[in-house]
Amino acid sequence: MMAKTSGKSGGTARKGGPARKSAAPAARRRPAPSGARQPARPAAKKTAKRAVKKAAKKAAAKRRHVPGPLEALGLGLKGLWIGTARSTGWMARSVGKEAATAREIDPAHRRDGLGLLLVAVAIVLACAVWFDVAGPVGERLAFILDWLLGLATRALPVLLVLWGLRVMRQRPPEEAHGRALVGWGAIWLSSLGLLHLISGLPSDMGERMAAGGQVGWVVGGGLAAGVSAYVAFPLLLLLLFFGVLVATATPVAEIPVKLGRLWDLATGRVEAYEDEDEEDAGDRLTRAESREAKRLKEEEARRVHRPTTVLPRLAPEEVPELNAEHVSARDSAPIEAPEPVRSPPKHSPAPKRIEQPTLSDGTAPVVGEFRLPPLDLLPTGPAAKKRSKANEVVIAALQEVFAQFNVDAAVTGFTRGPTVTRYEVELGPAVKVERIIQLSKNIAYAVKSSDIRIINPIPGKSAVGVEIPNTDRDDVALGDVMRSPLAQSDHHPMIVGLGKDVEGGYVLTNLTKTPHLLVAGATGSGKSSMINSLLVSVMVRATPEQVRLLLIDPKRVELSNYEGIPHLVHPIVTNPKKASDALQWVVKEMDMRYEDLAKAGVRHVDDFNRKIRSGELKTDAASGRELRPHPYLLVIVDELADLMMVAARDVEDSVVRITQLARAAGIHLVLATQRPSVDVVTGLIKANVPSRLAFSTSSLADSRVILDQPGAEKLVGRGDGLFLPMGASKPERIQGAWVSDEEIEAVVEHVKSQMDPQYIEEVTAAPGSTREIDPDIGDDLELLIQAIEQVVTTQFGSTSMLQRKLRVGFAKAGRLMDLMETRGVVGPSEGTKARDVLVKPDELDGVIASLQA
Ligand SMILES: Nc1ncnc2c1ncn2[C@@H]1O[C@H](COP(=O)(O)OP(=O)(O)OP(=O)(O)O)[C@@H](O)[C@H]1O
Repeated sequence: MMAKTSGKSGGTARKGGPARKSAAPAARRRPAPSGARQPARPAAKKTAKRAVKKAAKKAAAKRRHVPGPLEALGLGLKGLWIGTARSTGWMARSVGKEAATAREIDPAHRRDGLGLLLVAVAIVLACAVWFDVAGPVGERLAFILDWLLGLATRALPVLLVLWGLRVMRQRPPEEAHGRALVGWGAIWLSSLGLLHLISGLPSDMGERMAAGGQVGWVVGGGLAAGVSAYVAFPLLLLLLFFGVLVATATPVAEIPVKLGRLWDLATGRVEAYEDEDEEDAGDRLTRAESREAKRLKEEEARRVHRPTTVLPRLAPEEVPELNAEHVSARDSAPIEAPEPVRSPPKHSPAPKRIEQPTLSDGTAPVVGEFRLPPLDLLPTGPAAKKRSKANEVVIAALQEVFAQFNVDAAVTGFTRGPTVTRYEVELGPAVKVERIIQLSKNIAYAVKSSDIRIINPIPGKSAVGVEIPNTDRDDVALGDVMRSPLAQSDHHPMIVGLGKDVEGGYVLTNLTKTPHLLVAGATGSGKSSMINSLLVSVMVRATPEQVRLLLIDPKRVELSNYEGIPHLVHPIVTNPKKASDALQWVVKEMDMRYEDLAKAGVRHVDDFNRKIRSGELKTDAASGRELRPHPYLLVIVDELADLMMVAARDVEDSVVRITQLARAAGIHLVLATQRPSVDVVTGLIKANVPSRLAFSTSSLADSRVILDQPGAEKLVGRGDGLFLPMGASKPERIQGAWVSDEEIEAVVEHVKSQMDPQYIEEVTAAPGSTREIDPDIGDDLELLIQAIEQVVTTQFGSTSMLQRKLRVGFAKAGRLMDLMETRGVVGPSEGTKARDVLVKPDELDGVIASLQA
């Protein structure tokens, strides 16, 4: 039976069912002897498979289970719930996506939207509470507001419109929200409470609606119930005062300053505050507030308004110290377009009367009265912008970069110059300045300009300066520079207008203090414009008796406008060879002036002139020559490279000699070049020309040649320059003044119409050309010079070559060769061999000059 059952169960077990249960435990319970173990494993596997199949069948049966009605309802509800949840989720996600897209809308549009919404609400409210024409919705709204706020509801439309306009005008900064909430909250609560008190603590609902509403009742009534109306009234007034202070971001200490400013604005003494939103300033610059409040007080005490545009609520800053060495005239206020004025540096006194100077040849170039050109020949330029939309955009970009890179730094103000704006960045505690420098490329990327400069620190301030070119730059008119009060108050004839600095202050320099200036920059960078500004400055300030000019223009076109002006000592020199002669004449002039100074026992031409004017000196005792004051001599070379190509050694020698000694003799050089390479601006020239004015250069190397430091390669051209006056360690960024061709023409006409120039022929006469020619040369000077040129340039001392090249006979060629031998150009004859050439090509000019001498 057992066997049968077992056999049966064994048969059933194959089909599954309960038999599997017994089979598996049987296998576990009675482990087979080791020999029988192997067959037992497949049996266990089969059993496990069967169990899995059974479970799967059970699950399938469960799925096929038909629910009852209640169960179906539950299931339906569950499905509905899940469906709703899913679709709600989907909708929320879609709305979220849309909202995210909305957030991507330009913040300005979002602000406009919000502002317009506020205006729209104001219109509805005005119709409801003022005119009662807003329909049932408006009526209901007006009722609720009256109930809540009472009489104050009448003011709501106006406040909403003002709020809307403000939102549209500029982005309310995040920090301002809390302040506005507290400030305006206090104003409203106190006002409503006061209304309730003033209306006699009404108990009737209708009366309250005509007073401070329910809110007024709670605040005013509550307070009066607690401390009596007599105490409640001043308390509420205090709360109102506090609210106004908070809403307008005015600490009590600043009230006198703000009132003073209001007074200034009201009386028209200051225009500069007009574009500064005091309130916003506080919003944006909360970190700088306390410091700025202090500055405000200091500024009030000084009553000096600086030219800087500051971000709202940034107070005017310290007026920077001027470099008394080079800037003898520099300020920030043109006569017609008043701007804040800097304290004037010391300057030279105005000459009491016009000198009657003379050059070394003894000519008295000017007779009679000479009227300087009126300054209105130089028109006023467009008014400088103090701030513009472009500045706002850059500030936002900078803040964004700091936020993105988690740098605790903030733009706390800016000073807008004509070409660039210097943004002041203050760092949080323990933030390294290097972080800002490291970010310079990201800043450049964010503001879309590669020409940014980081200045650390801004002189006199604990702030890093980031100079970023303005996308909306202003030109600087020379007329404005020359009309500035300081230019007007200093009558020195050698003061010239350079332009404007980054703070918008005018920059002028006295060329006698420079005392020699190198102007360099790539083509189109603004050198010629600067030379024009210098020349026009001289023409409008100095008579030919005070300043004489020697203009060297190898490019022939740059200075041609000035041909024929009475200040010139010679027609504009365009031939590079003659230019070299002219420089040698300057050396000679300088030597003769030195002799005069020595004889007069003075060390500077100004002292010499003073003695002559005072009658202390009249004639040169040795020669009996009548002495006259020496005018300043300004030598301008517009393209030094062209001169250096022709006669590098001579030019360099002359320049070095002039620059070393000429200051005391009243002779000053301005050398301009578009090739500031070391072969043009040699070490010797650099060492002797101490002031530099660099315009945009094409490479860092060029910048180093001019300024001995990088910077000029980051300039943006069109007159954007770096001025490094003698003795200064850091160059100052300026925008060069611009003077148009018409203005130049007008000034030139004015001076030309009064006087003809009195030229000095000697200037370009080769030194000594007036002297006797050596008798052995006789009429062959021309030919000899040609022969020397041939031999030296080819470095080949052959007589037959001379015969061929100069088309002369054998005898003449031999004679020329002998003449050359006696003057050390070639060595002695060595039979049929060519002679040694003893002169190098770069010595050629000197040899020819000595021959002529
Ligand atoms: N100070 C300035 N203000 C406004 N624009 C300027 C100024 N300086 C130069 N520019 C503009 O740049 C142009 C080139 O200037 P400029 O002729 O002075 O350059 P440059 O350096 O002398 O060039 P080059 O060496 O080729 O003569 C001018 O025609 C003018 O449009």
